[in-house]
Amino acid sequence: MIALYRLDKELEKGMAALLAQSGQSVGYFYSIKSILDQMMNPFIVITTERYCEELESLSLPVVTISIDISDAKRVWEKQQGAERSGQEPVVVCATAKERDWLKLEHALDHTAERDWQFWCDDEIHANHDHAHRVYLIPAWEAAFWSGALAGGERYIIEPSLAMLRRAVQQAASLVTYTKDRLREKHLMEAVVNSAHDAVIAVDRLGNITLVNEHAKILLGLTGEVLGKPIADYIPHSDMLRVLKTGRQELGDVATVLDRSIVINRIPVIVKDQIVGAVSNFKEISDIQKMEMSLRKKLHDNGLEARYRLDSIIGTSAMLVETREQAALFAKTNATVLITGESGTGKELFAQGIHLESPRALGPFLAVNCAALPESLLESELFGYEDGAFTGAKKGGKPGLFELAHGGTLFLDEIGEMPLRIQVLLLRVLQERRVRRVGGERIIPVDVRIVAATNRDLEEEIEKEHFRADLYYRIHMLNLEVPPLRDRLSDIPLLVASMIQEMNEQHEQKVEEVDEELYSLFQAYHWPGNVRELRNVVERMVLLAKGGKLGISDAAFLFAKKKRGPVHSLTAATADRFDPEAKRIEAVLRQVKHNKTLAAKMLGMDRTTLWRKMKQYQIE
Ligand SMILES: Nc1ncnc2c1ncn2[C@@H]1O[C@H](COP(=O)(O)OP(=O)(O)OP(=O)(O)O)[C@@H](O)[C@H]1O
Repeated sequence: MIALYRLDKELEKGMAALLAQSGQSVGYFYSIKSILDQMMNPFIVITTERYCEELESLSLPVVTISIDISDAKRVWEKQQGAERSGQEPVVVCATAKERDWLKLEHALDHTAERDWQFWCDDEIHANHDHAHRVYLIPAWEAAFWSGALAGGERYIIEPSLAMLRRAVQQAASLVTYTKDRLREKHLMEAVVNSAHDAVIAVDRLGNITLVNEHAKILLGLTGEVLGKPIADYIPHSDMLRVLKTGRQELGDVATVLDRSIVINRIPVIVKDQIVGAVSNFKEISDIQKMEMSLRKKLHDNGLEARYRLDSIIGTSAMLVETREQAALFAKTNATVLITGESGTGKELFAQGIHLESPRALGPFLAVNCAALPESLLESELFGYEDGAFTGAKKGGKPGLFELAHGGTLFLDEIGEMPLRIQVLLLRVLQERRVRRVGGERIIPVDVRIVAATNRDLEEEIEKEHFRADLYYRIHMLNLEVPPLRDRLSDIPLLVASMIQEMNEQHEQKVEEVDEELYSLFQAYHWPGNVRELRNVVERMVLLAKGGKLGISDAAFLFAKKKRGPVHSLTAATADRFDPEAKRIEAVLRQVKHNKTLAAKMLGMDRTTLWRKMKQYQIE
């Protein structure tokens, strides 16, 4: 809107007509209050020189209507012929500024008569002799001076059409300019508000020029803060120092409203002048969360911990005890060494410990130390810098220690780790920092190590395959996962859950299990532990007929056994489920394998016992 402010009626009418013609919307205002009540954006004011000053406090764009010297000359020359009085005129000006400006225009005009006077309020009031003087008065000032200049000869300077047009044009281009600025401002606000960082900016005097919602929340700012001194809200604000020094301050840490935040302060310098400063800041907890998710994403082979301790199946006393111990270990930050035969579920326990620990929200990464050649394992664990070796990825690559920062790194099959890497690992565990391969930087890491092995590490130390110092470092908490043959009572639950999983995976419908199958399974010694059981169940589900698993479906298990080494008392063949076989086994166990005694108790001679043991594959 273009606001006409305190114009005299004639001038107001003329301006309104011209503005309407140029398609501008017009409003009429006679007090600052009415402007404040109705101000909108854009808002351009047209007024005369006298009222300019009172609008200054509103910081609005103002177009001023003022006479120019040629308007005055035109009036004077028109009067001169008829009424020449021998006196030079006094041009009445609204303000000292207008007076000085007109004086200058007059001085620059070589054709002008020299003795013209230019008076504003001061001169007019200081001079009491108004009679016999000739006054040239702008039309819109005439009413104002009607009393004070009584006695003098007065000629009115009418505004020229060119001057009015100029004012309209100026106001119209200010409307366009303001609209463009507004658009930019809205865009800027949208950008700044969409930033994840809190942003606040000040001008060179330390007044707030921009602030986003994030910053308002973090700093606890309410109400309109734009234009207000930052020191009103943040006493001793460091932004004021940046305005003085012109030096940026990055990564400063401070506590604001009980929150730890990281702050960057940057001076805004235009043509070597400090014109303001911008500060962006963030809660440290946000940075940590982002860092964690970034580290997770960066690791393309990332492994999410899925198994909670309570989802590890089993109700046997041994498993329950192992689970409880794992839960206890999880609460500490110490390195845990999980031992146990292959396939017992060591990795599940590692995941469970992570998820039960205070690091549960952090990453869980795993590496199998036996699966990678030495140099690859080294760069996988510690990362490498750009150009560390031929084929190294540009920009380098963070290692698992960096990626697992704030979380857990599972080192599976640690017993297979080459001795040289063991030295490096020990150093990381002691110093809690890593140096990438080919790099100089020392990177602090906060990683909990859970290691696993199915080897007897003490034996490995004796054979000098494993470092004793590393062993003592990782052995602080030892979780022994029992083999399946020591917790045979877990088999029915495990089988039920595996059948369900395999049914879904292979779109099968196995719903029943022959009780005898459980007895068969419980008689087997499971050298491959739960992994082997899983494979057996999977194969049976795939080949199942009629939705039921029976003892005959497990025939392949015995066939397989015949090829492999046979485990002592529990060697499995279909025959072994013959009641006689069971009886022989039980007696042999009872007499601690004294075959003469066993034969006696069974009522057969030693040769028959020997033959039957062979038949039933009993050792
Ligand atoms: N208690 C359990 N409940 C459910 N599934 C289990 C359980 N224990 C082991 N498994 C399953 O058995 C398989 C082997 O487990 P895992 O890989 O954790 O064993 P491991 O001891 O780490 O073996 P390795 O020493 O060979 O690395 C996995 O498929 C796992 O899901």
